[in-house]
Amino acid sequence: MTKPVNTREIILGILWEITEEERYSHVVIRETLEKYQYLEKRDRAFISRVTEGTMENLIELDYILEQFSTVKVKDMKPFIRNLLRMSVYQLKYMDSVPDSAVCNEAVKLAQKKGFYTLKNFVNGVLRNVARKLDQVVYPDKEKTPRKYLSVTYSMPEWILKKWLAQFDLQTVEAMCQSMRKESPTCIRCNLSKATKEEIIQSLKAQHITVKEVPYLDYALEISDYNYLQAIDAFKEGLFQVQDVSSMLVAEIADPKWGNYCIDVCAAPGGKSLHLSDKLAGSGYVEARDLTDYKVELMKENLERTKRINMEAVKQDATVFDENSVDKADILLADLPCSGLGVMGRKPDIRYKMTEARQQELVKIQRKILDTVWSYVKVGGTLVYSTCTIGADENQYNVKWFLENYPFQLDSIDPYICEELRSKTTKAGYLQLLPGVHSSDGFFIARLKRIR
Ligand SMILES: C[S@@+](CC[C@H](N)C(=O)[O-])C[C@H]1O[C@@H](n2cnc3c(N)ncnc32)[C@H](O)[C@@H]1O
Repeated sequence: MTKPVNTREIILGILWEITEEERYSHVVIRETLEKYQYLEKRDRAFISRVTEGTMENLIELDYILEQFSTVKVKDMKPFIRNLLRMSVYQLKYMDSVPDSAVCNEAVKLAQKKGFYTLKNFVNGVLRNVARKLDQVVYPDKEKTPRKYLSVTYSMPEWILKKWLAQFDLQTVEAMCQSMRKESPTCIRCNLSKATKEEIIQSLKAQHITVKEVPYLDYALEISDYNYLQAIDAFKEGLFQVQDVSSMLVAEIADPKWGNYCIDVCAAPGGKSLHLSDKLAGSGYVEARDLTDYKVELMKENLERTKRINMEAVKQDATVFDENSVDKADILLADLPCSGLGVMGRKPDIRYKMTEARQQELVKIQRKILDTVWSYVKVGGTLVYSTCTIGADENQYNVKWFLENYPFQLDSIDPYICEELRSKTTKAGYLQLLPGVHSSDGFFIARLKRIR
């Protein structure tokens, strides 16, 4: 007989891996649910909901805890900190769980894990929170807007400080709000393989719900499916999962029949595959990435989509490759970045990224640009993109690049729909903002080599 499991103990295990071992929540949750496949659907749903909810609301939960605890959250033992966080999440957001059960289970778990001396502390804090939750005073939006946004949307203040220096309060709030909503699965039709109508027909035959997506005609949103590998159209390589913002990169690169393309940071291959699809069997796409693992990921995609004009190659973009000089009609530099634009899909990015790490990334981005710029033919195009929001990794990098290398910005208006056109797109770049645009946060600049 299988030993009975304690779902809250499982949740604490997941939270430990995320907060103490720097792992991503979507990965740890997926692995854990795979391990506990035999659990009732209700228990599995409880595990996902409490873990995801605790991570999404971490800053708010800590703010609440600090009002009732004599010990600062950062000074608590990691196990107790996570136990209190997940318990406060249930008290605040889950009416279906009685307060007494939340408190009792937390005390039992503290004891079980050997924190016998802290059981009264856990009990006292949680019973106080349960009694006085509606008396918690939240930061004032007018007087302390940054603190207000940080606690309300659990967004670190360093990120908000940068965003508020660039956008108004309303825009930043819309971004934060949007990042709390579940992001839909967006797919790109491989038009060189099948028409959009054929792909929709195949999806609908499997009772998958399909919706149109703004900005690009061949982008669709899908829902009501179990998993990707069971979808016929996916197995046949007729579509790629890709956000519409990311599709705009190849759209803006606009490859022409026979073009040679190099994607210097390409895995898992979304944009390279898109270029290859647009080239419809002509030209060539060299999709490069750093490790064997990443190259393997691209090869799987290549096999599934049966591409003949694309190859996955291991190549460090910070190491100069003499053979590539003046070779590329199009070079994609979709560089490693802080990922703040995709927090709707990976909520814990906000806690893992720090200002210091972001500055390190800026250095890497510049090092890669400095290494690869000369691979672009004179007259050729370099598309610089990141899935992040903020001037450091985007506009300032473009400005630095233009000051140091023989390139100029090229208007992207001819390649995008009317709805996305603005002063900056005319100048040569686009910053997509979740909550303002119907997409992830993304930055794309089109640069032409002039000598
Ligand atoms: C934003 S992701 C690329 C996403 C990809 N363009 C797509 O559309 O699927 C950045 C990629 O850069 C890769 N990378 C990081 N440092 C690199 C380096 N020095 N050389 C090559 N690739 C690198 C990472 O492995 C990661 O796959």
